[in-house]
Amino acid sequence: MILDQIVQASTIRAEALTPGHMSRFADSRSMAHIGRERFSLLKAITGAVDRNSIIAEMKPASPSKGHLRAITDPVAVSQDLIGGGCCALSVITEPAFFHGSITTIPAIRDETKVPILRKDFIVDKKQIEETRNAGADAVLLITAVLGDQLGEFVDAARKAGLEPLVEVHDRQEVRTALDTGADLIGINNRNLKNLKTDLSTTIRLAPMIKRADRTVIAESGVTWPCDIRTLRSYANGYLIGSSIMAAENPRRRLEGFVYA
Ligand SMILES: O=C(O)c1ccccc1NCC(=O)[C@H](O)[C@H](O)COP(=O)(O)O
Repeated sequence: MILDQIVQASTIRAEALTPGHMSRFADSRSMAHIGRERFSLLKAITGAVDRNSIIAEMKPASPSKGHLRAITDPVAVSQDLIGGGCCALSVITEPAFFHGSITTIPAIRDETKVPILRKDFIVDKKQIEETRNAGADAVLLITAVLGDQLGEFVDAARKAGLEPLVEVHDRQEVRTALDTGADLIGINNRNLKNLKTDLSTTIRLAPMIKRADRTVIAESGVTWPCDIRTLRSYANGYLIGSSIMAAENPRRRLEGFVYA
């Protein structure tokens, strides 16, 4: 299964992380994030009044779609997306399967006045420290990857000053996520076993999360503005990568979602 391969590669990279690696952003301008203004993903999602809350994902490639967009100038791409009205940016940092890089976060940090979510396959607490040092505001934690360790990772993220976005795909994972006390829960519409997306996943699982008074992000498979209209009464925000990245004009595609 592809998820096993991605997690295995992530584990090998995490094992190789040394204190030197984790503080390697110390010389960059972006280390100015220590003591800088923090940007809250939860506030960004729930605070939008005149538009839909879109987390726009910088995603160069993926196992399901292959090449999406070469991100040679990350600052230009991030500024274009912010100009398009996203409330936050998601940066895929996984290198082997998604062609991402952790260095994208410090590269865009100083110019970015919206929350930055680090999107990767976190398996080791050293990666939490690395995420904070890179200058992210939030980190994705995947229930299917962390299982029983999820609560510990939620606590570690918060202790590091990061907001955890906990990803779920079925009812059991929703229960596990709710037990951790996480405020932000992302429903992944993509089945990580076969990579197929189905927006009805959000429709099925969102009521459980809303009943517990938590904030719902619909993740994956949101392709057209009509998808936002379908999910509007279920989700508080939407995480969109492929559709924006593959568009000829990413900013215009994003605006279609923001104002749908
Ligand atoms: O995108 C993939 O092909 C993928 C494959 C295996 C594990 C995870 C995968 N995607 C990670 C994501 O969560 C998405 O990047 C994110 O939700 C945005 O999805 P989309 O808008 O469909 O690109």
